[in-house]
Amino acid sequence: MKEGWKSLAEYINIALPKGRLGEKAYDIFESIGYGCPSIREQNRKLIFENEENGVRYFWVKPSDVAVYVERGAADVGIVGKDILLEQGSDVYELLDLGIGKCRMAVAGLKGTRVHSDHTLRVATKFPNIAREYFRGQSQEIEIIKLHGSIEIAPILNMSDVIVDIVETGTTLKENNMEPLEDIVQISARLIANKAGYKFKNRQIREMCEKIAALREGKE
Ligand SMILES: Nc1ncnc2c1ncn2[C@@H]1O[C@H](COP(=O)(O)OP(=O)(O)OP(=O)(O)O)[C@@H](O)[C@H]1O
Ligand SMILES: O=P(O)(O)OC[C@H]1O[C@H](OP(=O)(O)OP(=O)(O)O)[C@H](O)[C@@H]1O
Repeated sequence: MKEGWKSLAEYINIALPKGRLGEKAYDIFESIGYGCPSIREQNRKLIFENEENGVRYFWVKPSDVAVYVERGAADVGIVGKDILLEQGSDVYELLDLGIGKCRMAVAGLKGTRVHSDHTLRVATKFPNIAREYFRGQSQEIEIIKLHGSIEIAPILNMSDVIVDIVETGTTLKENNMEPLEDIVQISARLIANKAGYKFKNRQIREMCEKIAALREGKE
């Protein structure tokens, strides 16, 4: 093996979320020396590796990142806190990366009252977060599970409110809705498989330290 090149067992396997977080997530790894130039090519490949840097990247759906990491198919991954809360993933949360910042909120058509004696119909992609929140408020709810375009539900009177991500508030505003109650602040996290963190402790800690230093340099 060439000097400095890694054996397969030493590879760090990284699950990256496709979509809005993906590029920013990869940029972080590239900035700290874990680049894999072929990943920038526009193609349909899902696995990229750089033998020299000892890294292998997988592009997966954002909501699947924690599954790959929990099962050890990936050693580390980048995932929104919303997904971790919703899935209750059994992984180590190593760093808040300060990207993908938004909040989880209850929202509805302007003037909607959240609390009443009636069962509140809640449309959401995040049933566990919604249930937990309204349990804490002693508000009876019925969950309507959707996978996107959640804001439509109250407009069509299919739900009374939604529980969804709000960033700029534009989607709510343009659909005549408003945030009613904030539930939790969200940002992207670096997570690690629990066993992998033990076996590849030196490499993963080194990676964390470099990311933390990068973040400090930017603040
Ligand atoms: N409008 C937003 N602004 C900032 N961050 C967001 C926003 N929407 C989602 N996020 C964050 O980015 C992560 C990925 O969101 P994205 O929209 O790319 O995936 P998705 O389509 O929800 O995922 P999936 O296809 O797996 O359901 C979310 O888990 C959340 O943490
Ligand atoms: O406050 P804003 O800046 O408008 O962002 C919030 C919107 O972003 C997300 O939707 P996404 O674009 O992921 O589409 P989706 O409907 O498929 O979830 C989220 O579900 C909101 O609809």
